[in-house]
Amino acid sequence: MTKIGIIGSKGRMGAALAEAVMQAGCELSGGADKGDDVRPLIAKSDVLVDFSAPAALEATLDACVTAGKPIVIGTTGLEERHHWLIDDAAADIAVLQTGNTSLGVNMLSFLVEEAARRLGPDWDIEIAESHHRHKVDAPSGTALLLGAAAAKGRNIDLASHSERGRDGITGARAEGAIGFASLRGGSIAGDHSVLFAGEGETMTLAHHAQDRSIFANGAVKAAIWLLHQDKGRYDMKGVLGL
Ligand SMILES: NC(=O)C1=CN([C@@H]2O[C@H](COP(=O)(O)OP(=O)(O)OC[C@H]3O[C@@H](n4cnc5c(N)ncnc54)[C@H](OP(=O)(O)O)[C@@H]3O)[C@@H](O)[C@H]2O)C=CC1
Ligand SMILES: O=C(O)C1=N[C@H](C(=O)O)C[C@H](O)C1
Repeated sequence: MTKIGIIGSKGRMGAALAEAVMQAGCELSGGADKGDDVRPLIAKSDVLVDFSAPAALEATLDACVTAGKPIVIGTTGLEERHHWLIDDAAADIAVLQTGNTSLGVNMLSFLVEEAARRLGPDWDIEIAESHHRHKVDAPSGTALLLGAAAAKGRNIDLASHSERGRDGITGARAEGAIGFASLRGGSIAGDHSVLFAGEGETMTLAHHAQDRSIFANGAVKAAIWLLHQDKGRYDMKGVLGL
Protein backbone atom coordinates (compact mmCIF):
# COMPACT_ATOMS: atom_id res chain seq x y z
CA MET A 1 0.00 0.00 0.00
CA THR A 2 1.40 3.42 -0.98
CA LYS A 3 2.45 5.42 2.09
CA ILE A 4 1.74 9.14 1.71
CA GLY A 5 3.08 11.73 4.17
CA ILE A 6 1.48 15.19 4.47
CA ILE A 7 3.37 18.41 5.13
CA GLY A 8 0.87 20.92 6.48
CA SER A 9 -1.29 18.13 7.90
CA LYS A 10 -3.19 20.25 10.43
CA GLY A 11 -4.34 22.79 7.86
CA ARG A 12 -7.49 22.97 5.70
CA MET A 13 -5.86 21.04 2.85
CA GLY A 14 -4.17 18.66 5.29
CA ALA A 15 -7.59 17.55 6.53
CA ALA A 16 -9.00 17.18 3.00
CA LEU A 17 -5.90 15.21 1.96
CA ALA A 18 -6.12 12.76 4.85
CA GLU A 19 -9.64 11.91 3.67
CA ALA A 20 -8.53 11.58 0.02
CA VAL A 21 -5.58 9.32 0.96
CA MET A 22 -7.97 6.89 2.70
CA GLN A 23 -10.52 7.05 -0.15
CA ALA A 24 -7.77 6.17 -2.65
CA GLY A 25 -6.85 3.06 -0.63
CA CYS A 26 -3.44 4.45 0.32
CA GLU A 27 -1.87 4.60 3.77
CA LEU A 28 -1.40 7.89 5.61
CA SER A 29 2.15 7.61 6.95
CA GLY A 30 1.74 10.73 9.10
CA GLY A 31 2.00 14.50 9.04
CA ALA A 32 4.39 17.35 9.81
CA ASP A 33 3.57 20.94 10.66
CA LYS A 34 5.29 24.17 11.68
CA GLY A 35 8.23 23.50 14.03
CA ASP A 36 8.39 19.75 13.28
CA ASP A 37 11.45 17.92 11.95
CA VAL A 38 10.22 16.56 8.58
CA ARG A 39 12.91 13.86 8.34
CA PRO A 40 11.15 11.11 10.36
CA LEU A 41 7.98 11.59 8.27
CA ILE A 42 9.93 11.46 5.02
CA ALA A 43 11.77 8.30 6.14
CA LYS A 44 8.49 6.41 6.69
CA SER A 45 6.73 7.69 3.53
CA ASP A 46 6.94 6.52 -0.09
CA VAL A 47 5.93 9.97 -1.35
CA LEU A 48 5.27 13.38 0.24
CA VAL A 49 2.52 15.92 -0.41
CA ASP A 50 3.15 19.50 0.70
CA PHE A 51 0.31 21.97 1.32
CA SER A 52 1.90 24.20 3.94
CA ALA A 53 3.81 27.48 3.50
CA PRO A 54 6.73 28.65 1.30
CA ALA A 55 8.95 28.95 4.42
CA ALA A 56 8.83 25.15 4.80
CA LEU A 57 10.05 24.41 1.28
CA GLU A 58 13.84 24.55 1.56
CA ALA A 59 14.13 22.15 4.52
CA THR A 60 11.52 19.82 3.03
CA LEU A 61 13.25 19.61 -0.35
CA ASP A 62 16.68 19.07 1.27
CA ALA A 63 15.28 16.20 3.33
CA CYS A 64 13.47 14.65 0.32
CA VAL A 65 16.67 14.79 -1.76
CA THR A 66 18.71 13.21 1.05
CA ALA A 67 16.14 10.43 1.45
CA GLY A 68 15.56 10.07 -2.33
CA LYS A 69 11.78 10.52 -1.97
CA PRO A 70 9.44 12.16 -4.52
CA ILE A 71 7.26 15.11 -3.55
CA VAL A 72 4.12 16.88 -4.77
CA ILE A 73 4.19 20.60 -3.94
CA GLY A 74 0.79 22.33 -3.84
CA THR A 75 1.85 25.21 -1.63
CA THR A 76 1.38 28.60 -3.32
CA GLY A 77 2.91 32.05 -2.75
CA LEU A 78 6.21 30.73 -4.11
CA GLU A 79 8.85 33.25 -5.18
CA GLU A 80 11.52 32.94 -7.86
CA ARG A 81 14.04 31.54 -5.36
CA HIS A 82 11.60 28.75 -4.42
CA HIS A 83 11.35 27.76 -8.08
CA TRP A 84 15.16 27.60 -8.25
CA LEU A 85 15.15 25.32 -5.19
CA ILE A 86 12.59 23.08 -6.92
CA ASP A 87 14.69 22.96 -10.11
CA ASP A 88 17.75 21.99 -8.04
CA ALA A 89 15.90 19.23 -6.19
CA ALA A 90 14.44 17.93 -9.47
CA ALA A 91 17.98 17.14 -10.62
CA ASP A 92 17.95 14.34 -7.98
CA ILE A 93 14.31 13.38 -7.31
CA ALA A 94 10.87 13.57 -8.94
CA VAL A 95 9.10 16.82 -7.98
CA LEU A 96 5.63 17.86 -9.13
CA GLN A 97 4.77 21.51 -8.46
CA THR A 98 1.46 23.09 -9.36
CA GLY A 99 -0.75 25.95 -8.23
CA ASN A 100 -3.79 23.73 -8.68
CA THR A 101 -4.21 19.95 -8.62
CA SER A 102 -7.80 19.84 -9.94
CA LEU A 103 -8.74 18.41 -13.33
CA GLY A 104 -11.02 21.34 -14.12
CA VAL A 105 -8.42 24.06 -13.59
CA ASN A 106 -5.80 22.22 -15.61
CA MET A 107 -8.31 21.81 -18.44
CA LEU A 108 -9.11 25.52 -18.12
CA SER A 109 -5.40 26.30 -18.41
CA PHE A 110 -5.26 24.32 -21.66
CA LEU A 111 -8.26 26.27 -23.03
CA VAL A 112 -6.82 29.62 -21.92
CA GLU A 113 -3.53 28.93 -23.71
CA GLU A 114 -5.40 28.00 -26.89
CA ALA A 115 -7.76 31.00 -26.71
CA ALA A 116 -4.87 33.40 -26.11
CA ARG A 117 -3.02 31.95 -29.09
CA ARG A 118 -5.99 32.03 -31.48
CA LEU A 119 -7.55 35.35 -30.43
CA GLY A 120 -4.25 37.20 -30.65
CA PRO A 121 -2.94 40.38 -29.02
CA ASP A 122 -5.98 42.58 -29.82
CA TRP A 123 -7.92 40.82 -27.06
CA ASP A 124 -7.03 42.05 -23.56
CA ILE A 125 -6.66 39.35 -20.89
CA GLU A 126 -7.77 39.88 -17.26
CA ILE A 127 -7.61 37.13 -14.61
CA ALA A 128 -9.82 37.36 -11.51
CA GLU A 129 -9.72 35.08 -8.48
CA SER A 130 -11.85 34.83 -5.31
CA HIS A 131 -10.85 32.93 -2.18
CA HIS A 132 -11.78 32.50 1.49
CA ARG A 133 -10.86 35.14 4.06
CA HIS A 134 -7.91 33.10 5.44
CA LYS A 135 -5.85 32.97 2.25
CA VAL A 136 -2.48 34.71 2.74
CA ASP A 137 -1.06 34.98 -0.81
CA ALA A 138 -2.19 36.91 -3.89
CA PRO A 139 -2.58 36.49 -6.77
CA SER A 140 -3.46 32.84 -6.17
CA GLY A 141 -1.16 30.15 -7.49
CA THR A 142 -3.92 29.20 -9.90
CA ALA A 143 -4.23 32.75 -11.25
CA LEU A 144 -0.48 32.73 -11.92
CA LEU A 145 -0.75 29.31 -13.57
CA LEU A 146 -3.52 30.64 -15.83
CA GLY A 147 -1.46 33.78 -16.51
CA ALA A 148 1.48 31.59 -17.53
CA ALA A 149 -0.81 29.64 -19.88
CA ALA A 150 -2.09 32.88 -21.46
CA ALA A 151 1.46 34.21 -21.82
CA LYS A 152 2.56 30.95 -23.44
CA GLY A 153 -0.33 31.15 -25.92
CA ARG A 154 0.66 34.74 -26.71
CA ASN A 155 4.37 33.84 -26.83
CA ILE A 156 5.26 36.58 -24.33
CA ASP A 157 7.01 36.69 -20.94
CA LEU A 158 4.46 36.80 -18.08
CA ALA A 159 6.57 38.72 -15.54
CA SER A 160 7.18 41.68 -17.81
CA HIS A 161 3.54 41.79 -19.00
CA SER A 162 1.72 41.45 -15.64
CA GLU A 163 -0.45 44.26 -14.25
CA ARG A 164 -1.29 43.69 -10.59
CA GLY A 165 -3.02 45.66 -7.86
CA ARG A 166 -4.22 48.68 -9.85
CA ASP A 167 -5.08 51.67 -7.65
CA GLY A 168 -5.38 55.41 -8.24
CA ILE A 169 -4.37 57.11 -11.52
CA THR A 170 -2.85 54.07 -13.12
CA GLY A 171 -2.78 55.34 -16.69
CA ALA A 172 -4.34 53.37 -19.50
CA ARG A 173 -3.95 49.62 -19.68
CA ALA A 174 -0.56 48.70 -21.16
CA GLU A 175 -0.78 47.07 -24.58
CA GLY A 176 -0.43 43.30 -24.29
CA ALA A 177 -0.76 43.31 -20.49
CA ILE A 178 -2.19 40.38 -18.52
CA GLY A 179 -4.13 41.82 -15.55
CA PHE A 180 -4.73 40.19 -12.16
CA ALA A 181 -7.42 40.96 -9.57
CA SER A 182 -7.89 39.24 -6.19
CA LEU A 183 -11.00 39.12 -3.96
CA ARG A 184 -11.04 37.67 -0.43
CA GLY A 185 -14.00 36.72 1.75
CA GLY A 186 -16.02 34.08 3.57
CA SER A 187 -15.40 30.43 2.80
CA ILE A 188 -14.94 30.52 -1.00
CA ALA A 189 -12.92 27.40 -1.90
CA GLY A 190 -11.53 28.96 -5.09
CA ASP A 191 -13.08 30.70 -8.11
CA HIS A 192 -11.10 31.74 -11.18
CA SER A 193 -12.12 33.49 -14.38
CA VAL A 194 -10.16 34.61 -17.41
CA LEU A 195 -11.74 37.47 -19.36
CA PHE A 196 -10.78 37.98 -22.99
CA ALA A 197 -11.93 41.48 -23.94
CA GLY A 198 -11.94 42.51 -27.58
CA GLU A 199 -13.52 45.43 -29.46
CA GLY A 200 -17.28 45.03 -29.05
CA GLU A 201 -17.22 41.54 -27.50
CA THR A 202 -15.90 39.64 -24.50
CA MET A 203 -15.41 35.98 -23.71
CA THR A 204 -14.96 34.51 -20.22
CA LEU A 205 -13.55 31.09 -19.30
CA ALA A 206 -14.10 30.17 -15.65
CA HIS A 207 -13.77 27.48 -12.96
CA HIS A 208 -15.60 27.14 -9.65
CA ALA A 209 -14.34 24.85 -6.88
CA GLN A 210 -17.29 23.64 -4.78
CA ASP A 211 -15.01 22.26 -2.05
CA ARG A 212 -11.39 21.21 -1.36
CA SER A 213 -11.90 17.55 -2.25
CA ILE A 214 -11.06 18.30 -5.92
CA PHE A 215 -7.60 19.58 -4.88
CA ALA A 216 -7.04 16.71 -2.44
CA ASN A 217 -8.09 13.98 -4.90
CA GLY A 218 -5.89 15.51 -7.60
CA ALA A 219 -2.92 15.67 -5.23
CA VAL A 220 -3.26 12.00 -4.25
CA LYS A 221 -3.53 11.02 -7.93
CA ALA A 222 -0.39 13.09 -8.59
CA ALA A 223 1.48 11.42 -5.69
CA ILE A 224 0.70 7.91 -6.97
CA TRP A 225 1.68 8.93 -10.53
CA LEU A 226 4.92 10.56 -9.35
CA LEU A 227 6.11 7.35 -7.72
CA HIS A 228 6.51 5.88 -11.21
CA GLN A 229 8.43 8.81 -12.71
CA ASP A 230 12.17 9.38 -13.03
CA LYS A 231 13.83 12.35 -11.36
CA GLY A 232 12.75 15.66 -12.89
CA ARG A 233 10.22 18.46 -12.56
CA TYR A 234 6.58 17.82 -13.47
CA ASP A 235 3.17 19.52 -13.46
CA MET A 236 -0.35 18.09 -13.60
CA LYS A 237 -0.47 17.69 -17.40
CA GLY A 238 1.24 14.29 -17.29
CA VAL A 239 -0.94 13.11 -14.39
CA LEU A 240 -4.18 14.08 -16.14
CA GLY A 241 -3.06 13.17 -19.65
CA LEU A 242 -3.73 16.69 -20.96
N1 LIG B 1 -2.17 23.54 -5.40
C1 LIG B 1 -3.44 23.41 -5.02
O1 LIG B 1 -4.26 22.77 -5.69
C2 LIG B 1 -3.87 24.03 -3.74
C3 LIG B 1 -2.97 24.76 -3.02
N2 LIG B 1 -3.31 25.26 -1.81
C4 LIG B 1 -2.25 25.91 -1.07
O2 LIG B 1 -1.86 25.05 0.00
C5 LIG B 1 -1.35 25.84 1.06
C6 LIG B 1 -2.05 25.48 2.36
O3 LIG B 1 -3.41 25.87 2.28
P1 LIG B 1 -4.38 25.65 3.53
O4 LIG B 1 -4.40 24.22 3.92
O5 LIG B 1 -5.64 26.34 3.18
O6 LIG B 1 -3.62 26.50 4.64
P2 LIG B 1 -3.65 26.30 6.23
O7 LIG B 1 -3.12 27.57 6.80
O8 LIG B 1 -5.00 25.82 6.65
O9 LIG B 1 -2.63 25.12 6.49
C7 LIG B 1 -1.25 25.23 6.36
C8 LIG B 1 -0.62 24.22 7.29
O10 LIG B 1 0.79 24.26 7.07
C9 LIG B 1 1.44 24.41 8.32
N3 LIG B 1 2.71 25.14 8.21
C10 LIG B 1 2.92 26.47 8.19
N4 LIG B 1 4.23 26.72 8.12
C11 LIG B 1 4.85 25.52 8.09
C12 LIG B 1 6.21 25.12 8.04
N5 LIG B 1 7.20 26.02 8.01
N6 LIG B 1 6.48 23.78 8.05
C13 LIG B 1 5.49 22.86 8.08
N7 LIG B 1 4.19 23.19 8.16
C14 LIG B 1 3.87 24.50 8.14
C15 LIG B 1 0.44 25.19 9.16
O11 LIG B 1 0.76 25.07 10.53
P3 LIG B 1 0.44 26.34 11.52
O12 LIG B 1 -1.06 26.47 11.46
O13 LIG B 1 0.99 25.89 12.82
O14 LIG B 1 1.14 27.53 10.93
C16 LIG B 1 -0.86 24.52 8.76
O15 LIG B 1 -1.05 23.32 9.46
C17 LIG B 1 -1.53 27.31 0.64
O16 LIG B 1 -0.32 27.77 0.07
C18 LIG B 1 -2.62 27.20 -0.43
O17 LIG B 1 -2.62 28.27 -1.32
C19 LIG B 1 -4.55 25.10 -1.29
C20 LIG B 1 -5.50 24.41 -1.99
C21 LIG B 1 -5.25 23.81 -3.28
O1 LIG C 1 -5.51 28.81 -0.66
C1 LIG C 1 -6.41 28.16 -1.22
O2 LIG C 1 -7.44 27.82 -0.62
C2 LIG C 1 -6.23 27.74 -2.62
N1 LIG C 1 -5.06 27.96 -3.15
C3 LIG C 1 -4.65 27.60 -4.46
C4 LIG C 1 -4.23 28.83 -5.21
O3 LIG C 1 -3.53 29.71 -4.64
O4 LIG C 1 -4.55 28.93 -6.39
C5 LIG C 1 -5.60 26.70 -5.17
C6 LIG C 1 -7.05 26.88 -4.82
O5 LIG C 1 -7.58 27.92 -5.57
C7 LIG C 1 -7.30 27.05 -3.34
